Amino acid sequence: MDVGFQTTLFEPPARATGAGIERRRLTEGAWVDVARGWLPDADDVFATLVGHVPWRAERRTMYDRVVDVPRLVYTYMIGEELPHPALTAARETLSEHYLAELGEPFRTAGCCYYRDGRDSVAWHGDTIGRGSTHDTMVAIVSVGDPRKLHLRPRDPDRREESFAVEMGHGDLVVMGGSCQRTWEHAVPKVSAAGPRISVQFRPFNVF
Ligand SMILES: O=C(O)CCC(=O)C(=O)O
Ligand SMILES: [Fe+2]
Repeated sequence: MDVGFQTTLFEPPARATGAGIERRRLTEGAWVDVARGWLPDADDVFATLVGHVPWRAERRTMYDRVVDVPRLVYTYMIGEELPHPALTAARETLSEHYLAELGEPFRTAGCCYYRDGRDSVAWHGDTIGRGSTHDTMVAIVSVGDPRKLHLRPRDPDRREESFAVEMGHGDLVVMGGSCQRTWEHAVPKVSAAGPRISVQFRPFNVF
């Protein structure tokens, strides 16, 4: 009998854990948690997301014009199956790890595809729904080329506190506390970058 084969066959798939998550506390009750190389099967997750997510070009009405938002998007709503088991497992792990602090599970998964360095997202907080008035969390898993998540206080007089977190292949970055309403974040354009996909897990009624 080939014992090696048997071992591989019955080994459960690698699973992300709460280990290795480090917190940086920001002003006004905001914080950011980071864990490097956190997501198992990141190569496979990236390939699956590129090929299987029904990507949509986002259009947004600004004043009298409809403009293209430079990235592709798709949001898995509550009850929709995620396209890769590592993402389903990641959401469960995050829900368990943060339950005491968040008081509820992560429910939706917003996906963003930054095709190259020209794709980006402008300064904003995720303030549609409850994030505008209550503490909440947005947990981001990144796959593909690294991009930087820039953060700055909403208060223009405190902009010297601004900083950036690199989001590399398989990395986890969680924004928590008051981060969505007292701080803003952005993924600016860069002169050169390969494709990157971001999966943002959010609780009910946070967008
Ligand atoms: O690309 C990211 O990881 C951040 C995306 C983001 O901030 C958003 O979609 O609200
Ligand atoms: Fe955001």
